[in-house]
Amino acid sequence: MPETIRIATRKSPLAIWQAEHVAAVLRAVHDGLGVEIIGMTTKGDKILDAPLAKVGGKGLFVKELEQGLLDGTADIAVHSMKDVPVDFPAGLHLPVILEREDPRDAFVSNRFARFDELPHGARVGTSSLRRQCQIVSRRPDLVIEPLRGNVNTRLARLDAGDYDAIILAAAGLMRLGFADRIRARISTEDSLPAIGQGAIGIECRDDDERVMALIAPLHDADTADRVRAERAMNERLHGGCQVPIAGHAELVDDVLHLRGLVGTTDGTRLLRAEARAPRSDARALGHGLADRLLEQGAGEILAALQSP
Ligand SMILES: NCc1[nH]cc(CCC(=O)O)c1CC(=O)O
Repeated sequence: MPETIRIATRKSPLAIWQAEHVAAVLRAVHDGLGVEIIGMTTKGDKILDAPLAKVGGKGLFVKELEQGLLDGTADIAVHSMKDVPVDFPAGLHLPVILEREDPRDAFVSNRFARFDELPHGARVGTSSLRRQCQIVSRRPDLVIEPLRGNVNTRLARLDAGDYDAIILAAAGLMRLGFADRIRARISTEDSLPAIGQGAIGIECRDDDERVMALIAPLHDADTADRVRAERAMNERLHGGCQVPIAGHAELVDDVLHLRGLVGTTDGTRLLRAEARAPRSDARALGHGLADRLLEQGAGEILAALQSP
């Protein structure tokens, strides 16, 4: 009987693209492998009228996929690493991370070519507290307005005239064939990316040797070490994905360089830290960086967000 693997994914166009990408690479490395894609709806996909920061809870975009793995409906789940909580349910793990796409945020507008061109009071669409705090710290005059929904929905709202500009991950736009909508890639100095941004991960049951062997060739060790350092920082900060935390690691000659940021949503306080360590110390690097942010008061900023 020919071997098969079943992939659980969300049904947004970006998630489907990512699942199909993994399917294509799996078929390319394993001759004759049967691959089936199973679309699932998550809580995060259903609640579209409220900012995610208010909906609360971690893993809004992954829980249903994980349930599918645990009950045997699917063999692997393909995720944007940005949306994956630090902790996994018992019985599951995430052994494979694919090579990272451009991790930067992108400036998208039909009227302006760059942030600096936005006039006083311009409306910028984003529901990311991380993007919001970095934007308003530089440009307190800009008006941040909520913008949720999948990438296609967000572009449609920009085109309808609801915003002067919107900010999206460059990776999602490129994957969906919207690279031409990117007016400028925002430097990581101006907008430190989200932890895991631009990387795709594959989760599976932690005792499933057959599946682990099938997906192992897709792993990119450089990306994985970078994302490990970033996620360790989040682990120590107890941050979910809906908090004003940014973290980004780069790798040069086997040395990881990690930068982290925690901010208030009004941009009046931005705490920053950076540190380097050999790639073998990725987790310790992330924990140490989080400790430096906590010493500066990150705990108080994050606690203030939690209270209603
Ligand atoms: N929060 C949704 C989400 N999750 C991953 C991406 C982009 C792709 C990636 O980072 O790999 C996006 C859209 C966006 O932020 O523009």
